[in-house]
Amino acid sequence: MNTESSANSRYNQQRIYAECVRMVYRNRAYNLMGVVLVSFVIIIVGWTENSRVNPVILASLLWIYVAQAYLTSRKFNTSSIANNKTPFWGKLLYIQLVSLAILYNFIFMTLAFNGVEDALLLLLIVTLGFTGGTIGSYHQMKWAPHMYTFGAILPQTVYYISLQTVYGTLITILLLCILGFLAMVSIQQHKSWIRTLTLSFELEEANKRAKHLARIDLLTNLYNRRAFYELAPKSLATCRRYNHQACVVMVDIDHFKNINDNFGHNVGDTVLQKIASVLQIKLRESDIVARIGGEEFALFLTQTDIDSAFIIIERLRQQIEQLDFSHFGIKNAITSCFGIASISETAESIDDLLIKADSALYEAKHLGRNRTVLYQEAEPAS
Ligand SMILES: Nc1nc2c(ncn2[C@@H]2O[C@H](COP(=O)(O)OP(=O)(O)OP(=O)(O)O)[C@@H](O)[C@H]2O)c(=O)[nH]1
Repeated sequence: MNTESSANSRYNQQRIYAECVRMVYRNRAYNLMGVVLVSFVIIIVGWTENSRVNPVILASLLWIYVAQAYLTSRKFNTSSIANNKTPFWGKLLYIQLVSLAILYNFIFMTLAFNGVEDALLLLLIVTLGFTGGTIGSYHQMKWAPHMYTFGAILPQTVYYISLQTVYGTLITILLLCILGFLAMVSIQQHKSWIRTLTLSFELEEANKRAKHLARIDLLTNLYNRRAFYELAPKSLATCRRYNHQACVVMVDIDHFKNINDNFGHNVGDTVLQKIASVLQIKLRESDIVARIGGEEFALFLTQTDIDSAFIIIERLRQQIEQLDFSHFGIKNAITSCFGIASISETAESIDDLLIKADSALYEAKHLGRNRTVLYQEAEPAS
């Protein structure tokens, strides 16, 4: 695996983990409603069976749990998941789940030892119900359901084994079997969730790559014609809205056919790449640089008036002329022509501007090549 792909998979793993934690926090609302429900069961059972401990005090322990869980969920939802604190939130959730399970054990065992006969049966029901619930809503995080189960089962197992009765042993075995089965279900659900998530991330990235490739000229890495026609109208509209100047430039390499014919297509390709990189590097990021035909390039220069455009383009033309291709056997300088058209008051389209820039380019060719020509509107006939 090369460095880039291992960095990508690390990035994806972090993204997957962050998404899992996010889903679990989002699902927690249902779990908290269940906790509130159990707290009322505790009050009703405690009262009707004359518990020696005030059941409201026991129920209020669950309300405190719900309040802190609600507040941490709220805090989580308002803090940025991308701030590298995801592992902290994941661990916090594990701690909360173990605490909830132990709290249930504590509350129901307290009731059981204080006159509520059915409290242990209720504890079993709550343990199984909540284990199922955590698998349903928390399986996105591998250990979350197991954390809850572990916290719930440990005190009960210790209690039933300490009874040293057949009943106690049977209950323990049954509990362990059911929870073991639920743990296996949870592992399967977690695996299939991760598979789905991974596939959806891969699909998203493949889509992004495909979109990128559809807009890029593979030889020069510049935008292609399609991308130019997609981006330039947007830039044009922005310039018009803010009353900015802008220019469209057509570029054509002089006698390029001769380079191909005399030195081969591969050399021709390298010349195109070198010229493309001069255009790309020397212009601003906000400008659009595209290869729109074989040896033709189109530029959209934002916030640039025609005089500045002329200076910038002349500099480019000279830099292209100075490129050294002697190691390919090309002795003479490779030159190029530029036609510049500036946006005007009229609502002309990118096509109109390209036609104007192209006619200036044609003029440059006509005047002997290796030059820059500005498009001039024809004088109206008097
Ligand atoms: N190496 C290479 N050549 C290309 C590519 N695309 C187009 N060409 C060549 O570019 C040449 C363009 O030639 P012409 O349109 O006659 O223009 P020119 O020779 O540059 O002459 P002027 O523009 O009049 O100065 C043709 O020979 C095409 O085969 C490409 O991707 N790679």
